[in-house]
Amino acid sequence: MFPFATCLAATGIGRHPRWVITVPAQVTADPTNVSAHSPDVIYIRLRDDSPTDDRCRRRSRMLSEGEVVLLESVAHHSKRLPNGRFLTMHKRRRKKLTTRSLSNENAPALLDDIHHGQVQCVLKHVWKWPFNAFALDTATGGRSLPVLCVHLFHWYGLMEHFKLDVVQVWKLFSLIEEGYHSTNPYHNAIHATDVTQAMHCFLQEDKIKNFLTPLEIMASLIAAVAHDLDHPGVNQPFLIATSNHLATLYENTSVLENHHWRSAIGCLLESHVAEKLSPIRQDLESQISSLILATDITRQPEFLKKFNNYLENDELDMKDPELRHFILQIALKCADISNPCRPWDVSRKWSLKVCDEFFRQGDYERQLGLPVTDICDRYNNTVPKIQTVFFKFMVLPLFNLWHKFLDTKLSHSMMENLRKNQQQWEELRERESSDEQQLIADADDMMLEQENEQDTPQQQNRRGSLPAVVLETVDKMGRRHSVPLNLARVTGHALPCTILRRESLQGALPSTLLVQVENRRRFTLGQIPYLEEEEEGLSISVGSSRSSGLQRSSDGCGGSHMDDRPVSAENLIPEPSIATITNTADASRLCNVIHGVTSPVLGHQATSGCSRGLTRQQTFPPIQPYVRARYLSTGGDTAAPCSSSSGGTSAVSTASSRTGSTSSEGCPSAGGGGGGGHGAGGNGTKRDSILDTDRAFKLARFSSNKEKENVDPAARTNAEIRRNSNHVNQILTRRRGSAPVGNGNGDNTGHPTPGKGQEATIPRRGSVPSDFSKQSALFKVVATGPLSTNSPKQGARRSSLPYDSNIGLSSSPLVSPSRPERRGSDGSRPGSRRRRRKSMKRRSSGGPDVLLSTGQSMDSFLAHRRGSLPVEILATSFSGPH
Ligand SMILES: Nc1ncnc2c1ncn2[C@@H]1O[C@@H]2COP(=O)(O)O[C@H]2[C@H]1O
Ligand SMILES: [Zn+2]
Repeated sequence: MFPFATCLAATGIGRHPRWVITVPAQVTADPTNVSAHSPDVIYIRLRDDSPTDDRCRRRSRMLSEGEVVLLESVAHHSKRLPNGRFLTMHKRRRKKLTTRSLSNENAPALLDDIHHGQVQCVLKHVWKWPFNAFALDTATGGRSLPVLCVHLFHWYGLMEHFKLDVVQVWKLFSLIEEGYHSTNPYHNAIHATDVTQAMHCFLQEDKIKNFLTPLEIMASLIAAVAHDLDHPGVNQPFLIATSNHLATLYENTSVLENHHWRSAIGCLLESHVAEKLSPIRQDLESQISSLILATDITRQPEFLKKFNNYLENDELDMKDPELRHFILQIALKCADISNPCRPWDVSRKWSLKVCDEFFRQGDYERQLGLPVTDICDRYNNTVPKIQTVFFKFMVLPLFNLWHKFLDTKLSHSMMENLRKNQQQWEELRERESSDEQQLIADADDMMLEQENEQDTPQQQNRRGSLPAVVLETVDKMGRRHSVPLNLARVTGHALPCTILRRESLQGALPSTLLVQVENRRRFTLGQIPYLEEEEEGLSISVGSSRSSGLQRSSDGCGGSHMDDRPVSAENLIPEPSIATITNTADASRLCNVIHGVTSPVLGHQATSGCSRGLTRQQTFPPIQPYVRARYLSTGGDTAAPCSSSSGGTSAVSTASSRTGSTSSEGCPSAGGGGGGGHGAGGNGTKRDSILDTDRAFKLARFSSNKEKENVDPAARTNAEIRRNSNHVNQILTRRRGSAPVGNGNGDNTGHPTPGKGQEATIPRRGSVPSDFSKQSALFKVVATGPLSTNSPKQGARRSSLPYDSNIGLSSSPLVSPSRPERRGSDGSRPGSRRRRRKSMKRRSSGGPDVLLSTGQSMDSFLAHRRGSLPVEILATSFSGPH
């Protein structure tokens, strides 16, 4: 038997490889029979003809036939194995993983191909809270997920208890790892590792551990590691807004979570671990699904309320399996948002990553002409703002209760970290806003000075003669002053605003001004610790001058660049994923299949026969050919749900052919979907090479969709006129449609729940499908909040209106008056004209800053809140402090 703890370190494979086992001198035991937990690690080095000593030769003769098959298999399939030099996560992930490359069924799989000392060292501390998933990921060469999970399965004795095959278990976690998108900044396998480790910590708590059954432990670990499986990097509202087939499939309810748990079951089946667990399989799947479904963050208020009731009535009897399960649900929810409770350096990194992902989504939305979700708008939001809101309204309420329940050293330490981290973000936020205010003030001074000097009649005339379209554009944009000042150098999106400023001033001034402001800003931001560190390709910051990969590729004016890029969801997502599928024909077919064999809610489907096919429905054929092969393999099953598919090449070809058909099916009536078959490759460059005809087709289709759904009916004619002449205007016009559906129903209660009959009368805005508002009452409540304070006219003009056009500036409690009154450069008090200008410039973005700057009540927040925050944030905000 090949020892589990074997470390394979190939240092290069020559033409005539020879197997050599090197054993530390002090090891006297039979090297082929070393325990997995033995500190004496055996290193097997695959070498070329370099000289070896006799002892090694003698050892090499001890290899059994099976071991030789294994090693030959590795030699055959691997050009170069990890050799101790750590690759970055992305590079490492793209490499063929040793375990997966073993195709010879007879060969014992290589179970532990990364067993370096560093890994051991990190795993040794895996029960401790100050865990750094990034460190484990580095140490394992990007394989933290299976390494951690296999370790935990051993540690909990699950392998022995359920008589599991270690090869299959390794395969299970490799499949899960592969199901995560390494291109997601946040929702990737490292997040899964992090959450699993947090869950492990919670399972160690006396109040929990003493009551758990092995089944519950296993369900908890699998649920934790698979809870975001195949996450597309965008949230549910995005999937709904883009009419993604998954949203249809799951009826806009816990869309992602449903997909995650079903994908997890798919991995259990594909790895054959499920077969080993047949007696308990139904129970296991049921627990996994219910645990993962609990991570739907929009359900947080429901869980908090229940948890609070249990705690207050002291009802949490852990001997009761139902209550135990509830605690496991809460534990997983806590684990999922536990990053704010990690030590600052780790926590901060997670914060940056999650915001990066939000901002990327905002970029997609912008490119698609969808309403930009507030929290995802890199021009209107900042990391500290997002963090302070998230900490306060999402993390604290949950962890307060969790701490109340546990009340242990662990919970104290988490709360302490949370408090400190929150303080850090608040300080950063304060610093950022005072810097920003100072900058704006200085910029205003400079502009006014220039204007005073040069405000001649000609100047006035120049301003007056600005082309109407520019003025209109700026007017529609409405939020120009909340755009970071350095935006002009980022993309073209803010250019209209900049153009106006330039137009209204003398030619030389704006560039001077912008340069000065930019320099100043850069300097100021340089002082902020979270911007100092080099993040791997991170492009988020307060008014970041860098943009996401997407934006990098669309340099220059975003509007005009739209000409060069196909405009459709599938072309905006960096990696093909479930979010790229918008083919409703396939969706309804899938829906039939799914609902034919599973219950719609928890989906505790019959776990026999069809479940394999059923699960495979959840991973769809990619629209584009550069999808990861693993997920291509599931495509063929769409048409044949009960057949078991084979992975590998044949699966790829099946999926590729399906891709083609999907593309052709994705005719205008399908409302999306196209894009397949445009060469191989996985990034924007490849995408840019799309055929012109296809691009034209897509643009046309997009335009027609937009006309149907995405444009304020009142603005449609104008949009049509401008579409061909000015894409910037086109984008802005679309942005106007960012109101949540139902915004204009005039319901002043703040709790509009339009019935089915009413729906037709509600002016449709935005691209949000009509069923969007149906599925989330919370969203509706918050989204329509502004109606309670705004006039009907404003109601029709959703909350992306600048704040100061909704309510009087002077009386606004939300406009921060903190900046001291400034004097002009001549020492005079600023005149009323100037004051007005400044106020207008310093509009609230309507984002979380509104919430945080005033300490206002939740009701007042909801009243003023615009509706574009993602549901998850709003849900908790709405639920208020518990
Ligand atoms: N530090 C954070 N800041 C803001 N949002 C977060 C943070 N951590 C987690 N989240 C959000 O909370 C969600 C919890 O479920 P998910 O992991 O699916 O997606 C997560 C993010 O959307
Ligand atoms: Zn998660």
